[in-house]
Amino acid sequence: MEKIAMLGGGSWATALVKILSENGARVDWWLRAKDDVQHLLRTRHNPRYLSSVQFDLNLVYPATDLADVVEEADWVVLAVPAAFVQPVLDKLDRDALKHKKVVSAIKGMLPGKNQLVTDYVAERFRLPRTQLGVIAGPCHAEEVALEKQSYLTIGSPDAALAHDFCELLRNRYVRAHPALDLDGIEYCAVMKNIIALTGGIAHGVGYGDNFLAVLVSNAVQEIRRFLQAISPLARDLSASAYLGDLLVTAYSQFSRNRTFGGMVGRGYSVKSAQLEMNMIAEGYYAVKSIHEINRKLNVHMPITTAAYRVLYEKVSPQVEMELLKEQLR
Ligand SMILES: NC(=O)C1=CN([C@@H]2O[C@H](COP(=O)(O)OP(=O)(O)OC[C@H]3O[C@@H](n4cnc5c(N)ncnc54)[C@H](O)[C@@H]3O)[C@@H](O)[C@H]2O)C=CC1
Ligand SMILES: O=C(CO)COP(=O)(O)O
Repeated sequence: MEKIAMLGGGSWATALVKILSENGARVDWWLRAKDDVQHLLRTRHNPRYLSSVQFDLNLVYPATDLADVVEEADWVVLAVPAAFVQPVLDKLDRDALKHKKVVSAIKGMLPGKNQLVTDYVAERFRLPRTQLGVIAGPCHAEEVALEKQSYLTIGSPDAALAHDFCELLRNRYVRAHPALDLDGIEYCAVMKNIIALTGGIAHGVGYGDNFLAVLVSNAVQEIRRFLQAISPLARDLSASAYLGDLLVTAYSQFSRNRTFGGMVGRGYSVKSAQLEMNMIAEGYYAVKSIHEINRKLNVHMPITTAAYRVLYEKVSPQVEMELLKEQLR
């Protein structure tokens, strides 16, 4: 039996525990809050996220001791928001992940460091990239809870790792495919949040579907330019790990980033929009990271720049969308 350590108590971790455990894997599940672990052990439900999902406690072992959770695992899946990766993983010994395969389900970068999660893990735990992977693709946790047909892509430079993790995920409603482009997939997962957030701002200000379609088309070009500058490779951005994820995040009712942007567009301050949502919109932090990385690369990125100016320079969303509309084709 495969042994998986899941790190994170949010919606995506909860959805992944459902998929993996229902396929017969043992999942040691690290959650921060003792109360949530107690609740899970008592009722078999996560009290905070996807609380309709019931877990089989013969396969799912919720706990708060991180080192214990990781110790016996073959696979470690990271599913805390990017801002908490460093504080959480720094609690582990540098050799704790030595012989393990580490898969990041996170669609964000380490704020402050402006580093991809897999780059940070490789550096901190001295792991070769062939021990690393990412879970990508258009897939909202809420639809996993409802068992709606979904597609995931596992990116890793090690084809066998990607293939094996796909096997752990595949079920009646989840299809999973391997891919080799770890960096491109991870960067794209970060950037699509920025685009969805900006789409939300535009919608909040009063722009409609016509504008959003143009914004998303221009976003594909913006993402392509950035990826070519930071990680040049012939890649097909129309694949679902890239374009599919951009589309679902820009259009879905479940998108945290789109919802957050919508609130900002309607006049909420960043703080009040964050407080109103019980969930994390990674795009807010990603805007700053990508904008700062791009100071060196100098790629033409009008959408990211517009989002940066609204979120970090307090330019009015109306004014910024007026400027952005002149730059889209
Ligand atoms: N929700 C989804 O459908 C999907 C989410 N993701 C990604 O998964 C990652 C996790 O996001 P979600 O599960 O959506 O989170 P969420 O927004 O549902 O929940 C917030 C999470 O943050 C955790 N948290 C809050 N303060 C913390 C702290 N100080 N230390 C550690 N954890 C803390 C909470 O325990 C909870 O797990 C993100 O990078 C997100 O982009 C990726 C694909 C789908
Ligand atoms: O990445 C996601 C779906 O594929 C989740 O996006 P949101 O964080 O905007 O909800």
